[in-house]
Amino acid sequence: MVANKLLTLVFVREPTRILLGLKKRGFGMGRWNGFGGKVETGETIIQAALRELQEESGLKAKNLQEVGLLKFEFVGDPQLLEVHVFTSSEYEGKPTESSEMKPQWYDIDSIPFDKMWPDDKWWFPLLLKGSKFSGYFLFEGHDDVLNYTLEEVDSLN
Ligand SMILES: Nc1[nH]c(=O)nc2c1ncn2[C@H]1C[C@H](O)[C@@H](COP(=O)(O)OP(=O)(O)OP(=O)(O)O)O1
Ligand SMILES: [Mg+2]
Ligand SMILES: [Mg+2]
Repeated sequence: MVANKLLTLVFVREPTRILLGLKKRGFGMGRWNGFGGKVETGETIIQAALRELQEESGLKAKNLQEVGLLKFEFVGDPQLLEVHVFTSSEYEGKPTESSEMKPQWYDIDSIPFDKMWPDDKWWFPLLLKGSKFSGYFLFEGHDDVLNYTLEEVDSLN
């Protein structure tokens, strides 16, 4: 048994646009995504979500809501990634480039799915319409999804 690796992912959104960041280093480098990272020892998942958003974008989320739970398995790796996805429609601060992320607003009609993780095109529509969702994706390498499950849920617990 290998414990899941806990990660956070936060999307700041307004009625017609959403803030993405181009990841400049590390896991997922070169892809547009929300802001987030590893949950550290002694920290709750929500604390990690707030901290990672602030570190990577300069923003303070004011009404963080957990909207999704995504599990990722990679062929040949026993460790599952467990990504807790949040949105926040209210925030303080101005998006600021960090060593990890270059932030940019995207109109919700022009999300750059071809430059994002391949799973995003399946669950993003649920996030955008305000649903909660739960999914599992089996990857081979970082580009190919061999199979997946995805469902809308009433509650994440
Ligand atoms: N398949 C996938 N689809 C997706 O949309 N986001 C994914 C994903 N797999 C991982 N992520 C996200 C979760 C998390 O926000 C990020 C990975 O964490 P990071 O490498 O950014 O961790 P940290 O920000 O803690 O980095 P360090 O400070 O360098 O350790 O990528
Ligand atoms: Mg990160
Ligand atoms: Mg981190």
